[in-house]
Amino acid sequence: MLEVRDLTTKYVTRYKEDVYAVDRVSLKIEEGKTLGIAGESGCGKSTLALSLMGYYFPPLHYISGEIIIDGQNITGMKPDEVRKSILGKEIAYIPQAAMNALNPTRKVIDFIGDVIRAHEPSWTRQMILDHARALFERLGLPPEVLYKYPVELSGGMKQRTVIAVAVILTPKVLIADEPSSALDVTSQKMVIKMLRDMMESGFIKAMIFITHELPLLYNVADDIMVMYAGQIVEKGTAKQTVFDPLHPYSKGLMGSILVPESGLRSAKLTAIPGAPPNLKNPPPGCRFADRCKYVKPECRVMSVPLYEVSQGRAYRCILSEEELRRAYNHGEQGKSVFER
Ligand SMILES: Nc1ncnc2c1ncn2[C@@H]1O[C@H](COP(=O)(O)OP(=O)(O)OP(=O)(O)O)[C@@H](O)[C@H]1O
Repeated sequence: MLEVRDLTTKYVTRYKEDVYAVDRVSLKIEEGKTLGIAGESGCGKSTLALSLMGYYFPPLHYISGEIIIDGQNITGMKPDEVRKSILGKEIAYIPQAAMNALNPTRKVIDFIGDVIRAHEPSWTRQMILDHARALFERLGLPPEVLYKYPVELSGGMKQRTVIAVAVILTPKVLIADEPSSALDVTSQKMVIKMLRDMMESGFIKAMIFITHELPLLYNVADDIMVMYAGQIVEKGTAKQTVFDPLHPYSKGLMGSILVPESGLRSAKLTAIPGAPPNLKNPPPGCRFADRCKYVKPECRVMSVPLYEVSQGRAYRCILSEEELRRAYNHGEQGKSVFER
């Protein structure tokens, strides 16, 4: 449904500095699957989302790579063409904190009208209304919401409404960027249920779910990709990435959260010391080297490729699977992996 090959993009700041936020990222999502993207703040998750929609506006610039949505190669399409024929129809994006960005002086139906008219200028108000009502019904939202102002909606309902507006043109792929992070637990569950229902009913064909909340990702995603400093450092099934991480950063990330799953309950909570590198001038070798307990001199000089262990399972480290597993077992018996 979605394939991205070696995508590299950068920001150019107003001081003409390059920020390499997405570096040679490849991914593939089959129909019916949800890909989770995890990683700490600033690792490039949102930039990847923007980049893979092919919608480039300064300061974001395309450098290289290919984007194929449902067999259609959109690489090199002009932004206007992408906006008209791809965004909302083939792929839709729910940006972070979108629910707080709604214009408070307009009703929900007006937002929907804007989206539809951008693609179907000939639609009448009645046609828009009928379409919106039918969609709200299908998504389990009360149609009265269409006539409400954002301020009249609870946080959870506002976010579900934002999702409904994003999918009003029934896109094939949906990218949800931290869709439930700012919500209370009950609203969070309802938002997740709505996204899941859309996937299960085939309304959406594939989803990318971005969050730094790993336990949530484990429950939502089929596969998980871990990003660090603009690069993929690990990918695999949700189970592999959470329960058997290979890359030292993924291992640290999994160790720094509380997961109420058996087997992880007794694990020691750890933190990853240090900070990610500056993406204006990333180091030539492994980007995680400065924070890695297992760093070797060669890690700092040689660029480390993503090593494919098996179909769909890969990690970016010069240590072998056996070496890493041995190191982790040793670490867990004594000190936690990232304790210095
Ligand atoms: N408009 C911009 N101009 C220059 N650099 C930017 C711009 N937006 C983001 N960046 C930089 O690009 C890198 C990736 O940022 P991005 O927002 O994609 O990370 P993220 O993983 O989504 O973080 P968060 O979870 O906090 O949203 C960061 O180093 C960030 O500082």
